[in-house]
Amino acid sequence: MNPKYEYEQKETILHVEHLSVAYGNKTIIQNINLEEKNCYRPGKQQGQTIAVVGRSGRGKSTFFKALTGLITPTSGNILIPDFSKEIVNGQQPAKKVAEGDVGFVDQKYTLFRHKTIYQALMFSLRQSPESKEQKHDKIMHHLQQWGLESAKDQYPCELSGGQRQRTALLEQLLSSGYYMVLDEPFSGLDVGNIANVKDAFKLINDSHELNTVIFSTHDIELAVELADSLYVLGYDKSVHNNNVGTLLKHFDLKALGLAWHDSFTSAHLDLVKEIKDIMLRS
Ligand SMILES: Nc1ncnc2c1ncn2[C@@H]1O[C@H](COP(=O)(O)OP(=O)(O)OP(=O)(O)O)[C@@H](O)[C@H]1O
Repeated sequence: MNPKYEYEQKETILHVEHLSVAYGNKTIIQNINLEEKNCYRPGKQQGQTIAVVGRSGRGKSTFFKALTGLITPTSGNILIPDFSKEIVNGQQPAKKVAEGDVGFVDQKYTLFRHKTIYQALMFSLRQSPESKEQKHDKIMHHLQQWGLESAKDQYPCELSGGQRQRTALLEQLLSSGYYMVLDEPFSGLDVGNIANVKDAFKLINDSHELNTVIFSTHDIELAVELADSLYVLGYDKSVHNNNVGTLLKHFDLKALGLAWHDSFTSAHLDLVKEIKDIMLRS
């Protein structure tokens, strides 16, 4: 195998078991199961990119709110590694995800109106045990890496769309010790800003091996281009006679040899078609 595509999977970073979520009496998603493991590539430090696609209203945002602990599941568990505990028999003990553990960026890239970029990033680090000087150095390093240094004292209303997106992503990156969830981060963006967000994904992934990005999109080509693991969420008409979202299919693009390519091949296009066919039936 080309060494560029070699990888090894190790410890579990996210385990979703029999997850169901209802609003009142209405079940929105049901029996969602998935397990994602940390992936190591020779000579690289890299997080993963996981895409969730599905037709409108199938429950992607609901699933994401559960993944970030913003809503409580009706049943089932979302487990993440508990880094406060010692490793037992080679395994990091797991804990249930709680609000604040995981970064969440909504499609509007919401920012604090009354904080400058620098103040907002300092606020993101409020739980960190680091000293003020260490926090300052960390923020300045990231601002420089993300091309935001000159805008550090500006307020959200003074920022361009691209600067807002990068600030919102950076805020969550600094406050989260786990994966980050991005609900439709490419929605309504022009080609330039799509490229900016794609670059930001890379910066997040490369900053630490645990920095996994989980995102949803209606752009299936983009999902296949970026993801190394992809889930299709939709209605399984053969199982539920009412409309309840569940995971219909998982594509492990690493195992399929389709992850980390510089350009789209005919195999990528075939996968796009297969995903769209599943979605049309869901
Ligand atoms: N707070 C809520 N209370 C009641 N029903 C809700 C609530 N939020 C979402 N829903 C319903 O849950 C279903 C799934 O919505 P959700 O936003 O999770 O779907 P989605 O797949 O993200 O859709 P889209 O792709 O259009 O953003 C919809 O029928 C929606 O009306």
